[in-house]
Amino acid sequence: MTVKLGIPSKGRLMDKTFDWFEERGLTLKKTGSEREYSGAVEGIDGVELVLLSAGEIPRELAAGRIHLGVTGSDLVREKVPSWETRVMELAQMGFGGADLIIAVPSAWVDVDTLDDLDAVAAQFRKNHGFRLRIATKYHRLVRDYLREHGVADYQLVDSQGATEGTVRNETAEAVADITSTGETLRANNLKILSDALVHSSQATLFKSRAADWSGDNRNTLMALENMLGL
Ligand SMILES: Nc1ncnc2c1ncn2[C@@H]1O[C@H](COP(=O)(O)OP(=O)(O)OP(=O)(O)O)[C@@H](O)[C@H]1O
Ligand SMILES: O=P(O)(O)OC[C@H]1O[C@H](OP(=O)(O)OP(=O)(O)O)[C@H](O)[C@@H]1O
Repeated sequence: MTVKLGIPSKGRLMDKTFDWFEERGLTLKKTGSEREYSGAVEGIDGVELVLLSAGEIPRELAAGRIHLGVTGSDLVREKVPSWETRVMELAQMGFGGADLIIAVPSAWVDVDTLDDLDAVAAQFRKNHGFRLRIATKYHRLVRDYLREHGVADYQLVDSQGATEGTVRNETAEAVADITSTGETLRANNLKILSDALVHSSQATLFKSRAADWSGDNRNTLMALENMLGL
């Protein structure tokens, strides 16, 4: 039996994940050719490396097909219903930081808060005969957040990339997306609502509650937690 550790195979979280483990005495190695998604862990016995896209790691953790996994805290909350019952946060890793926010056109000078958005949304529906559109790929997180804050008169439209462009292209009036430097928002003449920080995300090491932690795997986890100082 081995403990399967899922690590981003590419993208912005991969290199820093390798560095984070290295600093704690564990060397993660991609094996095979550049494009082959297999790997090994040196420094501990009983741990197998599984290379996956950051976006797939939440589902694999929830299903228990991997025991441990590194991905953004936003992706777990978005992709796993009742995520806390399925996975557990073991360590916030201190990189990959980005905020999921709601933004509107900078030209909307009277709209700075969710209350303002709610008022504009009601008026928008009256004027246009359809609900104000918010483009996002974070459907669950945004829907839950807006429900908690009493905003109802809107619709989500799906955007899997270049989300900030939807306002310019007139396929949405507002966006809910990840930002780190804020440059993409500025370049597209959008401003963040002051009380619309939906989630502050960072790379996080998660443990699956559904995976098989019996026998040797339990001991391997204890050894790993020791090495990682958890
Ligand atoms: N501009 C950004 N700055 C910092 N982190 C970001 C930024 N945009 C997204 N992230 C974070 O990076 C993670 C996603 O990483 P990445 O885009 O590499 O993986 P992915 O979703 O699997 O994409 P792909 O499969 O297209 O490579 C998310 O947790 C997200 O919060
Ligand atoms: O605040 P900033 O530093 O400008 O970063 C924000 C941008 O980065 C992410 O996009 P990504 O690069 O993942 O491309 P995407 O549009 O395909 O999602 C995110 O969706 C924003 O568009």
